[in-house]
Amino acid sequence: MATTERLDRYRLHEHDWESFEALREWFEWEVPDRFNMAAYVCDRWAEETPEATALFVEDHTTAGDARGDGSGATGSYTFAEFEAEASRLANHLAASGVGHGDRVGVNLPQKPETAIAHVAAWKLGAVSVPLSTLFGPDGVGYRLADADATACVVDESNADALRRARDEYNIGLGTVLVVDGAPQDDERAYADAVAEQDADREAVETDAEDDALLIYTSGTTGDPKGVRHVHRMLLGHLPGVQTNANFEFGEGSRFWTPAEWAWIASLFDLVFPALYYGRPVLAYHGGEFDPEAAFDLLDRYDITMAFIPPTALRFMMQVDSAGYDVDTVEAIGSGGESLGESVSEWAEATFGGALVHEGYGQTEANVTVVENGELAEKRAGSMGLPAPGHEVTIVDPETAEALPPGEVGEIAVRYEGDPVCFVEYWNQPAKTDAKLRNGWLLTEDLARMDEDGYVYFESRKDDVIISSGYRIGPEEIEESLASHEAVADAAVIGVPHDERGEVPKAFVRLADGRAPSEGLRSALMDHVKDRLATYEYPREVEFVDELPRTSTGKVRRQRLREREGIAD
Ligand SMILES: Nc1ncnc2c1ncn2[C@@H]1O[C@H](COP(=O)(O)OP(=O)(O)OP(=O)(O)O)[C@@H](O)[C@H]1O
Repeated sequence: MATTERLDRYRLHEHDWESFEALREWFEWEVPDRFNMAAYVCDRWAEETPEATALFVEDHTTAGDARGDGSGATGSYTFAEFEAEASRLANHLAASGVGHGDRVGVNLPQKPETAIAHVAAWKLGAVSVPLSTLFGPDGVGYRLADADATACVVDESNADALRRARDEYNIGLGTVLVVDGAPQDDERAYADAVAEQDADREAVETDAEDDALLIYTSGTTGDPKGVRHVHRMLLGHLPGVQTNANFEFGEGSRFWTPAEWAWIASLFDLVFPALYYGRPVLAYHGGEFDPEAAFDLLDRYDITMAFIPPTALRFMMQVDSAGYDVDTVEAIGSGGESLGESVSEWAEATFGGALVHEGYGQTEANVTVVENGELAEKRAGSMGLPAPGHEVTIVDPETAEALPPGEVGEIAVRYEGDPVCFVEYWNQPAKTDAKLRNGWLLTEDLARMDEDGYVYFESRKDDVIISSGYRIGPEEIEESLASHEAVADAAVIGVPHDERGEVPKAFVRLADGRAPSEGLRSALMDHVKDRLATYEYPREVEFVDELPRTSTGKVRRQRLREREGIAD
């Protein structure tokens, strides 16, 4: 097996931490020359704790029911079973010609095969390419063609989209395996393909700098970019994830996220860190996000740590949770967009005693700013402090020079020696050059930092609204609107205005049972005016049935600008 050293610096849960500062001072990176993620999240546990559970599985879709008794299929995989299945798939892929550095698409929902497919690719030294099942033919086609993938594992729910993508895009896929569905043409059924293989294949020795993951940005601001990550990136996540999760990775811990296993935050803030520590993760496949089901799962599986994005928490706020016992939940991590005080307060009250922590990151450099309410006070409006091991500062967006505390500028991460940072954008050297300047990875997000290092998110560089010379972040207005009882969801953009240059315009989805009216429109404007600066209230409010969001739940303000005819 590829060597697996103990790497003590990442076992943060074995310590009693007194302060965030002490932890930050103590922590230093420990990246071995040879490091293969598959050896650490799978193979080692198959040897050390083969009977421990790696995955709990619950599937409520048609495919799940077909395997079960009509009430959905449930089951689990021990680490020994997880490893055996990953070995079988790796053997099939190897027999089909997949080798070191080749790209393997993973277009699956939350199913055991998703984690298995990533691990199988890494065992071979190949590169996994996570793909959302919400992508249609263009989403899948664009990414697989761009990645020049040689194989893809797809779920029956997305097999048709992949078929159309193969017709319409120039994708040289030699191998397509269909999970839980009928294969067509040159495709094969996943189950048949793995059944005929040996359950024995060790992870190859890889360099920590070898490619492991080609993951696409959410595409919130334009065409998604392929982000090249190498094996060390998992280690780069661990201190931030551990801190955010309040070190809840000890024995008895159980993990779940409702976020699709195609996004960096679900895969590397939860799934693979949990498996790195030999702890089980729930793979729940139930179709669209259902807030009641979320409470039910937290209750039935005695989940101790969950990563729940703000959008999902906002949906959970709308249901009555009184009948669910969620006392096992010790920590909730959230992020990907601003969490907001009202959601955070609600979550802390609902999950009595649980710590709710916002984290900040992006596909290129994830979990670099974190909260930990036990080690450092939370500060209103802040996402927390630079995570252990990461140097984060605010720079002038023009010069990439550091700015003094209190000034708004661009969040920057020192990338040299930081294992969480990406290598480059795939086939986009000009974009990489613009992203890495003066030793800093520029996040394209605006924020300020106080004297003590707390980071306060303002907005994405592209979303900032300039009204009468004031710079306004849409998130603050959205948060203010969301705190009104009639509002379920809100998004804000800047629209042109003769005198002021731009003014904020809000798109509002009302809570169930509330109807649009002129009275409500002005009540919402007054609500924001009361709470924020007068120049910040939305001069226009449009009621909508739905807001455009990415597959990761982020609001696509660019789409709203397009609708208004003001996109760049
Ligand atoms: N806690 C947070 N608060 C506010 N925004 C956040 C937070 N965490 C992440 N974000 C936002 O999400 C972004 C990272 O998202 P991701 O890497 O998934 O792709 P994207 O930036 O949405 O896509 P694209 O680059 O294609 O537009 C961050 O740069 C930031 O704008």
